[in-house]
Amino acid sequence: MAKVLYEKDIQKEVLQGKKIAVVGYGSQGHAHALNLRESGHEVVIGLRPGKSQAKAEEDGFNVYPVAEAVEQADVVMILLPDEMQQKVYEESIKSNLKAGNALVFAHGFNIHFSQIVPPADVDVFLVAPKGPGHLVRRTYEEGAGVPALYGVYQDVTGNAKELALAYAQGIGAARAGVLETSFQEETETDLFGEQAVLCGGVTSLIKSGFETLVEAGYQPEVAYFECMHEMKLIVDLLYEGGLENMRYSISDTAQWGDFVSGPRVVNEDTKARMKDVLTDIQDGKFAKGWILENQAGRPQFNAINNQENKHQIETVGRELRDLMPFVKQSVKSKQKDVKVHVTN
Ligand SMILES: NC(=O)C1=CN([C@@H]2O[C@H](COP(=O)(O)OP(=O)(O)OC[C@H]3O[C@@H](n4cnc5c(N)ncnc54)[C@H](OP(=O)(O)O)[C@@H]3O)[C@@H](O)[C@H]2O)C=CC1
Ligand SMILES: CC[C@](O)(C(C)=O)C(=O)O
Repeated sequence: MAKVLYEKDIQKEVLQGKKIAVVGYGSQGHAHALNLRESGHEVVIGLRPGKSQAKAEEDGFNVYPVAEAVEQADVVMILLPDEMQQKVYEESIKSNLKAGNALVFAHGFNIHFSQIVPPADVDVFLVAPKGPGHLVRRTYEEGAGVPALYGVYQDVTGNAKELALAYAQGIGAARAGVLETSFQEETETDLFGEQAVLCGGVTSLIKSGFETLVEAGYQPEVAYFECMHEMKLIVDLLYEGGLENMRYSISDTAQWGDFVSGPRVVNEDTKARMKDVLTDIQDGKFAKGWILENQAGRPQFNAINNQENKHQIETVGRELRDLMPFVKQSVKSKQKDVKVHVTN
């Protein structure tokens, strides 16, 4: 079994006395900054003027333009959207890095696909939480954590691995487990997971189930409870105790249906499509498409996002969730903003 590291395996002191600039204060940025500060580290925030700046100031941080935050820091964590990182790096980060600094990422995209080429005299590593930023924060506050991967791309100080581990400890990941990876493995597995399984796979499965029931004449509210709401309850059982735990709690009728009908829906054909998705990630086709989509101002991203927000499962879901005040909304904005990012 791969070696999973926990609090007891990590020298926290290596990060003590180092100033950390967290660049970006979105999903991951706010979680890293708050968790690191509460773990005893010195954190400043690098941002442009705007919504995130106001939030970071409200949370008591000193916020600077990106160049000034980087200039005063020893460790620079880039938590900007992947598609913005190259531009901000070239304009504000590169010339303010000093020899012996650490340049850190939460996802390997820009290094692995050569969008950012770092100078030879800084450490470069990643600490990639395996969970959404809002949960990185929430679990830390609850005394728990989200597991993370760490990987070293460049080690000039001889200390990059220890720094990466101490950073992972600072955000709470060592409470859940920290595992070594490479930039290539993190980038390819993360993109695959979010496309084929966690985000793309699950949303397509849920929508197909909902549409099948509604098209057959069943009430949309019934279809919503069956295919969307109950998904969280079932996934909680999987998270807590694997397939066995979920199957312990469901009826034997459901378990028999799981065995005989599940593989009729998700089967070798599905796996072949998953392999296609993985190939597009591995050979750079997905990355190229995403970079070009951003350079064009995201026409396809925004069109699909608008369509998705109008899907019946969303309109019905909004009404039903309003009637269930106990359903906690961890992400405050109800719909993801339509963003226009032009990156060149
Ligand atoms: N979301 C997640 O849970 C996960 C993300 N990651 C990785 O973490 C990184 C950050 O992603 P995520 O947290 O989702 O990003 P978000 O989109 O949530 O946040 C991005 C932040 O960057 C700021 N920003 C955007 N453009 C600029 C700019 N030009 N100059 C200065 N600040 C800017 C935004 O501020 P403003 O309000 O001004 O727009 C915002 O604070 C990515 O590499 C991603 O792959 C890794 C694991 C999970
Ligand atoms: C599953 C999506 C994710 O990879 C994540 C939260 O880990 C992301 O990049 O947002």
